[in-house]
Amino acid sequence: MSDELKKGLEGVLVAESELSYIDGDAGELIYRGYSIDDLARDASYEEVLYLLWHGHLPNSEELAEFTEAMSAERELHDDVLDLVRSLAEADENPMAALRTAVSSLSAHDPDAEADPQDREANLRKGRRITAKIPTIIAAFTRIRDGEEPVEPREDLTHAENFLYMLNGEEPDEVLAETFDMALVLHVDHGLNASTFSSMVISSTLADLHSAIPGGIGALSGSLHGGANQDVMEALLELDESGKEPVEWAKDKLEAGERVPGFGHRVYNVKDPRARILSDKSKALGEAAGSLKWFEYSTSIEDWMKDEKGLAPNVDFYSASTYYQMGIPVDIFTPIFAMSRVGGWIAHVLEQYDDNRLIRPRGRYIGSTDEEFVPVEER
Ligand SMILES: CC(=O)SCCNC(=O)CCNC(=O)[C@H](O)C(C)(C)COP(=O)(O)OP(=O)(O)OC[C@H]1O[C@@H](n2cnc3c(N)ncnc32)[C@H](O)[C@@H]1OP(=O)(O)O
Ligand SMILES: O=C([O-])CC(=O)C(=O)O
Repeated sequence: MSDELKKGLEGVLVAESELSYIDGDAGELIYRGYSIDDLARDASYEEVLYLLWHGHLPNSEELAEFTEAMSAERELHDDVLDLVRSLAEADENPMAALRTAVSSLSAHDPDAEADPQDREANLRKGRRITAKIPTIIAAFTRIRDGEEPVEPREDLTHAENFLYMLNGEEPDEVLAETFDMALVLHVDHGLNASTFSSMVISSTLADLHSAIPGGIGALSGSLHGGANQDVMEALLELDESGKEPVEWAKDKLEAGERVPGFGHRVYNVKDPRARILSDKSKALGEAAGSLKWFEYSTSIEDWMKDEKGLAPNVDFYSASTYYQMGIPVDIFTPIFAMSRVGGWIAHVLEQYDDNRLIRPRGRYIGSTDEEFVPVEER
């Protein structure tokens, strides 16, 4: 047994996976052998989900069957919608609302009592959870904003249907394609903290409905998925301050703060997803006739590289991409969860297939020889 302490489990190998490969020095990300560049350009979110969950890219028939089965699961049970309504009316934090609503889905899932390791039941549960998350987020956002939820439609893609439910109108082609691509880019990323959290939960043979809310909770933190909201809030703060981007970033570091959207545990170069999303952010700015957000971002990127040797991660450019698509800033992280749920499910399936309880150890550094004194004598 090694006594070497690996704080934050950095570099510790704990599992084998066929799902995603990351080359942190080359800035490369691969899902089951396919480059993220090819998938982002040519595959839909539904195709990539199928790839992750079933091990191969679907043919047209398989994709049609999968898409149909998943889109039929979009509607929420009245009890879940009532819960979402009460959370929105209480102005709950959107990630907390999502975590609570997803947890409640087990109450109406016909496979809720299945053996936690039953693969077919897990695929059905996974489809239901993945299909319902967009409905939860859109309904929550609309109710909170004083509007009525929009019923899901089965004839739209996962990406189109979400934007339709959020905005009450069908998205144009550019919006739908950009959003679908963002979903593809966020779906999996090795043993990131939220995926690992889901794996730890499932390793106890707890069920999928326990593992997914755990993933949502872990993703919400500012060091992980929560950073995409922080990035946009920082860009808005910069805009309001009237400062130059470099001056703003300098002030931030001098105040001992981190610049959200920079740094990564695995990448030593620019995150390949940030590379693709920065092109999208630029294209959206050009279409809208203002490159303000893109230019703020690139100025900070150049300076952070020279000054700190830090490169942007996925959250840095998803922020301005979503903002320019008209998506409310505080649902950026729920949207990350909407995509990443596919990766959590895929890793949980792998975990169940070759399970061993995940249980590391900590080095005890407290005392061992205290004399107990009864409470009335202390
Ligand atoms: C989808 C995702 O989860 S991507 C990550 C999203 N999170 C963020 O963008 C938040 C900002 N980034 C960070 O906090 C970190 O880079 C993390 C959490 C992503 C990675 O953390 P770790 O691998 O543990 O690196 P660690 O926190 O040890 O940082 C290493 C050094 O870089 C510095 N650093 C890392 N990120 C930043 C940053 N964004 N701004 C300023 N300095 C930073 C740290 O201060 C530290 O410097 P030091 O050694 O002089 O103290
Ligand atoms: O891999 C990580 O640690 C964080 C990340 O980029 C992700 O989860 O997408």
